[in-house]
Amino acid sequence: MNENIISVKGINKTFKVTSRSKAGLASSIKSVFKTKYKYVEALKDIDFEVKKGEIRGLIGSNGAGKSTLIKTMTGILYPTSGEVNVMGYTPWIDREKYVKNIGALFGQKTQLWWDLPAIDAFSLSKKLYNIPENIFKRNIDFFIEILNIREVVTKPVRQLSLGERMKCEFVNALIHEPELVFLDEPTIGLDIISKDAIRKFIKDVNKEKGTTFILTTHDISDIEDLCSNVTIINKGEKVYDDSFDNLKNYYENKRVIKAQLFEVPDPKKLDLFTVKSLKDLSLEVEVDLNKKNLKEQLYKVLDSFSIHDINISNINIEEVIKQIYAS
Ligand SMILES: Nc1ncnc2c1ncn2[C@@H]1O[C@H](COP(=O)(O)OP(=O)(O)OP(=O)(O)O)[C@@H](O)[C@H]1O
Repeated sequence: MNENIISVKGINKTFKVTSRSKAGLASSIKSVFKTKYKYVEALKDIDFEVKKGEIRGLIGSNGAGKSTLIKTMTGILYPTSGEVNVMGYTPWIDREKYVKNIGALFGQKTQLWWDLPAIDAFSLSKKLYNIPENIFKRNIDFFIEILNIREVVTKPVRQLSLGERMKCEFVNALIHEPELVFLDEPTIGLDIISKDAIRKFIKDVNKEKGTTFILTTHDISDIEDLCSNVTIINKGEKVYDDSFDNLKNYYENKRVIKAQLFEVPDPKKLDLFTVKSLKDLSLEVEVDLNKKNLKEQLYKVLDSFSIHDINISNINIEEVIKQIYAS
């Protein structure tokens, strides 16, 4: 019970890339004769475990290494060192057998045929994956029903809205009933109604079929809605790997006192507080409710500085994640 479906141990991935010190034609010509290289460490000693039936969030800023990690787990790339075991397979070695057991959806790319209706692409997948007729029909009916796309699947893909196309992309990625599905930014560019529909769909499939999902996104509300556990990567390193609730606890007990000052504050007075920022006479003081009393801190701020405006706010989750990225 609750066994790991993914077990990644100590993987590193280093890319060798050409490096040019200067821009311009002369530098381009020079680089043809004398190529210089540099190394980009995209993943540094990453351990990553996912249990069967989880919906795991994988987040990080641009260039953090998320896609590189997904690519090693789907077998598109192999790591420089370390081990990857997904459902008993080493993805880049057992690729042919392995890919039949996974699904992948990349929000920025389409897997469908632009001029054909999506239903034709599903039929092609049926042949590709040798899906028996009865299972194919059952799955198509199930997906069409819960995504409400009976008419949508018969129109050429180029005529579909982004939200309608994404729903079809999901069907295509799941039609062969993979145990594990990688979703790379599945809600990118969608309006809130389509986002909700897609999130509900992921939850339904996870519940009904026990499918495991790995989800990368820049939209934290996707994570909040879907994932009990979240892994954060920053500059190739894993910096957080725990429950979303623990991440929430961190910010739920913090408040920020924002004060607009009349004059530059005395540095000695600033030392009395946990100052988050001070810019253009705008001061932000963080209060940890587990350690300090908010009312006392508020009076102390009012006493210490000359203030013409003040308010108290919560720290939002984006802010916490930004702090983790920056640390
Ligand atoms: N094929 C490649 N060759 C060289 N460098 C690469 C290659 N793929 C990724 N990188 C580098 O590895 C680092 C991690 O990139 P990756 O695409 O994994 O980040 P990411 O977290 O998915 O970012 P984003 O959110 O912007 O998609 C970056 O510095 C990137 O430039």
